Amino acid sequence: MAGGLIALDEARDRLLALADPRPAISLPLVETTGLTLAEPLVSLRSQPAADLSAMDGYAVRGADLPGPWRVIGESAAGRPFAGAIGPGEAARISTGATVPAGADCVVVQEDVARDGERLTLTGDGPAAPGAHIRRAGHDFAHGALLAEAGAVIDARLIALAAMAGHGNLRVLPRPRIAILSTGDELVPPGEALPSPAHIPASNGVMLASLLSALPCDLAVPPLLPDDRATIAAALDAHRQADVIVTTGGASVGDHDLIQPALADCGGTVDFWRIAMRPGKPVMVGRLGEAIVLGLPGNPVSAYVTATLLLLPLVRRMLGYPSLAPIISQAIAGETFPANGLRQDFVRARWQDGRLVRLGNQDSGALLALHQADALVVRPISASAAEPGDPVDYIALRQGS
Ligand SMILES: Nc1nc2c(c(=O)[nH]1)N[C@H]1C(S)=C(S)[C@@H](COP(=O)(O)OP(=O)(O)OC[C@H]3O[C@@H](n4cnc5c(N)ncnc54)[C@H](O)[C@@H]3O)O[C@H]1N2
Ligand code: MOO
Repeated sequence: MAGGLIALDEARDRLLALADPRPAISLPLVETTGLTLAEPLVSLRSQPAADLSAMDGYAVRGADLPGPWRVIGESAAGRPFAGAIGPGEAARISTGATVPAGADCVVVQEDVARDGERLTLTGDGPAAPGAHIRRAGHDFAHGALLAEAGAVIDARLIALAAMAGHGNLRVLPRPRIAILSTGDELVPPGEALPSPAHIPASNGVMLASLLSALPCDLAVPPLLPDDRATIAAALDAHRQADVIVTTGGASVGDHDLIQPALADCGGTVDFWRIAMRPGKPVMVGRLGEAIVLGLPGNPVSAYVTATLLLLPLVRRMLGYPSLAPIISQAIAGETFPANGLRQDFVRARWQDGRLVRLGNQDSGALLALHQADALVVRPISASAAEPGDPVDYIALRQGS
């Protein structure tokens, strides 16, 4: 605890501990990208199931080199040659076609000349018996363990599963996430603002964009007014979600209604207020099975807390191995002042390979947030970091 606030690490641990294991489901391969395997992936077949040619050419017996041969048939992909290759015989063969019985190597077509049934060697021919043949089971055998439970499914794993005989995979389901934005001042992005007291609602689209990097099902109902009963009804309507994220109304003002509304519909608060800047008024609670994550309304606070808390929570629900953002080290390019009792996430940019602060550190300043390459992480009660000192940071841009 620091000044009645809980430390971010503890807050994240408590939040992640609320994520109960969810039952696995079976989904068609094309719907599994980004999900994780709920059970080990075991091969239902050997690949390939027979010796196949790796080249277009002729299947022959190595003992018969350097030819000539008599072409007695063809083996095409999916349509194997029914007979066997005897001494002095060859079969036309295409890439991916089954090597006929009796043959033990393939001569590529660039190395031979064909005149009717007669085939003669014009080039080097195969280097050795077995040349240009993919042996049965050379990729994987029937019953082989191909991937462990928990593996994150990507295009490569989907291809492997398909080749191993699977049409569906057992996975942890996509988390269902509801995003509720509250505030009388809010107007949907792009719509006319009735007065200077109104602002475009940026948090909902920001959160949807952040979450689009992960497989989840989003529900984004219309903007909610600062009305306790309306907010309670909206929370209640989404109690089937895995996570209900709210923005705004998390603080102490007369119109900060998330906690009272949550209580009205039978929810409970697990903790409120974290020793971090921006993002202090974060609230975490439950509504039935749903986890309720109340983020501050200030747009930068909402972004930083979503990055540090919401994304790790969704990653935990998905069964990902790594949860928290990666903290790296860089060199300070200017003085970062001594810090107080809240862990500080300073918007910073690269300058000559070092990190410097952006001028506008207000928790509503979206231009400075856009310009930031990194969040410099300043620990609670840290003394000043002088130019040349190491500082921790979280990269906000790819490659930075
Ligand atoms: N007396 C105190 N006042 C405040 C405290 C405090 O401890 N004592 N904490 C401050 C801090 S820190 C923050 S952060 C904010 C958080 O307030 P709320 O979560 O209650 O958010 P609102 O008051 O509803 O809004 C804050 C700010 O953000 C704008 N906003 C809200 N929603 C959106 C949205 N969807 N898109 C864009 N912008 C949004 C809103 O208009 C306000 O300007 O409280 C401080 N106050
Ligand atoms: O700590 Mo509040 O999150 O902006 O400024």
